[in-house]
Amino acid sequence: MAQESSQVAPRYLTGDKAGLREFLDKFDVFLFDCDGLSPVLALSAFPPRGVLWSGDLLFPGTVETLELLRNNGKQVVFVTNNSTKSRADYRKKLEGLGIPSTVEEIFSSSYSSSIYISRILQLPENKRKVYVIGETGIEQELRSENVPFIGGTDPAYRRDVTPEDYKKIAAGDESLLDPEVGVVLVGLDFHMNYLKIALAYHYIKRGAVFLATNIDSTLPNSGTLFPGAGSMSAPLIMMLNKEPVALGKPSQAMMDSIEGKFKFDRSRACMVGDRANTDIRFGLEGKLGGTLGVLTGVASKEEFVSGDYRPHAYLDKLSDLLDSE
Ligand SMILES: O=C(O)[C@H](O)[C@H](O)COP(=O)(O)O
Ligand SMILES: [Mg+2]
Repeated sequence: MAQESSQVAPRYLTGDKAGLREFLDKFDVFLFDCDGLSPVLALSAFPPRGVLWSGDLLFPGTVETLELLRNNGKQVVFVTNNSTKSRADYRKKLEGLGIPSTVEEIFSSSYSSSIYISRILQLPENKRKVYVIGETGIEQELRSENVPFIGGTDPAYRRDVTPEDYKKIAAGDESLLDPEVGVVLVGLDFHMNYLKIALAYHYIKRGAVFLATNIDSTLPNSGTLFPGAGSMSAPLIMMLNKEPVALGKPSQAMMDSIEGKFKFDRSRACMVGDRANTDIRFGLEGKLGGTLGVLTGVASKEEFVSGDYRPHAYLDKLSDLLDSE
């Protein structure tokens, strides 16, 4: 909600050594958004987008900035809405980019959704299966919580709808509609199709809980935007006239689990991100002491300065924090 936003103009900290120092001193914990996907042409016509990296391109100064924070005793947590990866995948990615991290420091929307399903939802014994729209990250995290699932990357769902399918779905045929499905979980799916939407719709109509890993409308890639996870649940929202419970930023269910795990003082924590309506909103509605926007990602300066979700401060790029030294 816009009224949750900081109505004060955010402080521009690039090049402001004293301001940077003062800002950093206020916090013990930094929650970092990370992503930005493959900048195929990043160095030419399309600028890379992200916070720490864009695709396989690590932004200069990222490692040093994280090191600076750690050397000053700050706890670092990586919080990503990208459900296509698991925490283990993310750790590998961070390691590959030269960023030291542990799986424990990573919070992904795939993980957040899995713990919500296994530890919060009270599903009847015969309705414990999850129908997944999404990629391997979700599957890995569901497995780690021992949650049974169908769909996901199963090639059987990557096909056109046949005339028989319509009849079988209408008749509730168990070869297409598994009676044990009690949850539909929708994340970013690079193989989205009509069959997957139809099955998800019918599971929810039959009583399954409607969940989304996250509701980002778009996904940054190659310096521009592509359909995001929210665009996967959009057709279902339209069909059902019903919103899913979303488990990624800005959902406070995710903030509560992060706080539960790291036991931090919210007033001494700062969310760093590039998107106003997920990252910054997440920090504002979570009543964190600070939010820091970076201009290397989705949001423009105008959005940070006068949009609905304004960070407390913003920088041209993350590594500007190095000027605090
Ligand atoms: O559509 C999506 O899933 C998101 O755009 C994307 O994955 C965001 O990831 P984040 O910036 O939170 O790391
Ligand atoms: Mg981002």
